[in-house]
Amino acid sequence: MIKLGLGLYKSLLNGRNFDFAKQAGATHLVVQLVDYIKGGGNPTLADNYLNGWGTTYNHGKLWEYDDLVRLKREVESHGLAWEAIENFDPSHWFDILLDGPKRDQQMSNLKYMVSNIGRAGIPLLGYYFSIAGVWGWTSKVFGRGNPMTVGFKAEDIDTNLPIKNGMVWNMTYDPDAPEEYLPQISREEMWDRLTWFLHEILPVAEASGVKMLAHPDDPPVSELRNSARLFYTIPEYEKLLKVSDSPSNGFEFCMGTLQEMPGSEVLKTLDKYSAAGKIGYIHFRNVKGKVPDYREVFVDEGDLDMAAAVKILKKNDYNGVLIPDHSPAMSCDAPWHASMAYAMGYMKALIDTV
Ligand SMILES: O=C(O)[C@@H](O)[C@@H](O)[C@H](O)[C@H](O)CO
Repeated sequence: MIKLGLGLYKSLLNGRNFDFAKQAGATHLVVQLVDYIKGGGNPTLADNYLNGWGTTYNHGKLWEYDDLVRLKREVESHGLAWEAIENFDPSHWFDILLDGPKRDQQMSNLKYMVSNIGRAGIPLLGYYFSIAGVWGWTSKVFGRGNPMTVGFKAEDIDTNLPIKNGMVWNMTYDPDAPEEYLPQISREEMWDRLTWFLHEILPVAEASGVKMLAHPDDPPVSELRNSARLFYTIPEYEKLLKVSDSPSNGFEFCMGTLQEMPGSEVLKTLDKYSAAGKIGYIHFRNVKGKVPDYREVFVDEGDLDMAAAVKILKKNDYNGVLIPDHSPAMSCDAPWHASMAYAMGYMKALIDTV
């Protein structure tokens, strides 16, 4: 059975939002434990692409079993199941991404956290293996009813802007790093780093009953800020499965990001990998346009046929979770909540009736 979920940012993890999720029809949560933009509820509304998503202060603060279980019990006390964690904190793995001196120590910390996640009974862990991270969006009024929404237009920004030392994954992990920039990072180097990471983490994930799910590049461009990106087309994304055939190696299937890729056939890909059991959970969102010029829109307003997607998932007996991920901000006092509730109502109706 297809399951409806909601993704919650760290700053939104409280009983009120758990009830909100349940009211909007969710049975499952995808939880982000990274402190994006301090105090802000929704990183998608960052209005200046030059600003990163903030500074992480979680060095050495690993995800402990007791803390995970405490949060899980709270989630469950609101009638929800904790399906997935989305994203590692950059402070936990910056030298794995950057191939730096703390790489091996950070890898043993990730293994420790993955085994805690498994022990706590959280089955899925989404990660995004990227140097520049989610970067390059601009906010604009666009679409039905003039909402503020994000998108990417290559000519609006300087895609070669170098990344400062002490930053990776669009967050600062070392505010005191010397004022220099990261060197160019090639595609071969990125694949080597990802391959090493997967060969290290997957055996632990398998033994712990956790699936590791890779998010595609957002925005899906081949290079950004002097670093190559791994998953910027569907054939490149599919190469993930060639690295390892472990049952713990799979996709965090972001329909929006895949739709943004030039020439992509998202529904065909969804069919293939939902049938193969390789999709852990789905970012069920929609866009208009493709790289080099696209914009995120309401779930029923974009280029992708979302009803056809649900039909495919039903045909393949998909039993994973769909979350809205992002949605344009609705004009009211609670723009994020309204936009999520709208998307989830639409999604629930599709799931119930298709
Ligand atoms: O939830 C969000 O707003 C974003 O952070 C994600 O969609 C992001 O693209 C993925 O988590 C990958 O990091």
